[in-house]
Amino acid sequence: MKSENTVVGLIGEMLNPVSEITGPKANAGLKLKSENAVVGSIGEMLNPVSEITGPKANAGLKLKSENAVVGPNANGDGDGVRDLGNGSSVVYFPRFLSYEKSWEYFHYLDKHIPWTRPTIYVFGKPFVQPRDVCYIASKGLKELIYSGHKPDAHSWDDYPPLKEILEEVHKAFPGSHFNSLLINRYNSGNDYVGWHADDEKLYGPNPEIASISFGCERDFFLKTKSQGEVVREPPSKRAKKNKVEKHCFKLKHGSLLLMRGNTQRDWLHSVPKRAKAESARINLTFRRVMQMSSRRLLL
Ligand SMILES: O=C(O)CCC(=O)C(=O)O
Ligand SMILES: [Fe+2]
Repeated sequence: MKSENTVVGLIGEMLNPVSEITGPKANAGLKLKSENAVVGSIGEMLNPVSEITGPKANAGLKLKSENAVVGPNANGDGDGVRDLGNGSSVVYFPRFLSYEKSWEYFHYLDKHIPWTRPTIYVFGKPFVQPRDVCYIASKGLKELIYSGHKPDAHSWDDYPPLKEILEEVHKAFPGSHFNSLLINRYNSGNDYVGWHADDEKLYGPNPEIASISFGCERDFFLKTKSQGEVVREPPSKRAKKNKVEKHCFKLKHGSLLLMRGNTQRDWLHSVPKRAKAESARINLTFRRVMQMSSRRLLL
């Protein structure tokens, strides 16, 4: 996770990514200070969370999937869009997949995914990622490299349930074309992902990230990037940069959360440690790697 001028820790901790993807400025200005946390090495800060804004979604947004348990009648529990302002928004469906099916997926993934807990390098220092991970990607995509680590890209074909879930996500968001997936397993409340934005260049300028959760409910926080972190626009255009805004979602078993618009440009997200989270959680983040031609983005 980094942007052209900012290094905020890819996928929670990955700074220092690799030239092709990240460009030469990746290591500039490494310690970023926000009002509540020092974002920087590793993005592993367990920042105090305050002034979390409550749910105010409920835009009655309908999903198009036949199999997914979604839509305005599925529950009254915050379905819909949360507008973050300035072109950023989050769509949340607490019950995207049924309870039973979600446990089936959980157990399948827990058992069959070739989990790794790689050592990455932050400021040249080795650091073990604080959760298990796995990367799935369509063939022929640009490689994902972060913090001196290049995850093996596994094939969708080896994990039919993942293709099934991908299909549900595509049905839910017509026109979406996710082609890669980062899977996280948080074995306990000690596992976490620090503040970061999924803003690598290979995802294009306004990446949409679809996140599905199974198992233990965990808090998912969003906060605005503070001064110095959002640098692509003149001060007059930045969203209230001096006031850190926060949002929280309790990501339920079977839920879907989509980040879209300017969310990766203007906001950071995290899943902090939680002493009370005793069981495991598996999270899927679907992404689209843009295929670049010499002159234009291939869609
Ligand atoms: O576990 C989650 O809900 C978020 C994971 C995440 O942000 C990531 O993989 O980039
Ligand atoms: Fe992320």
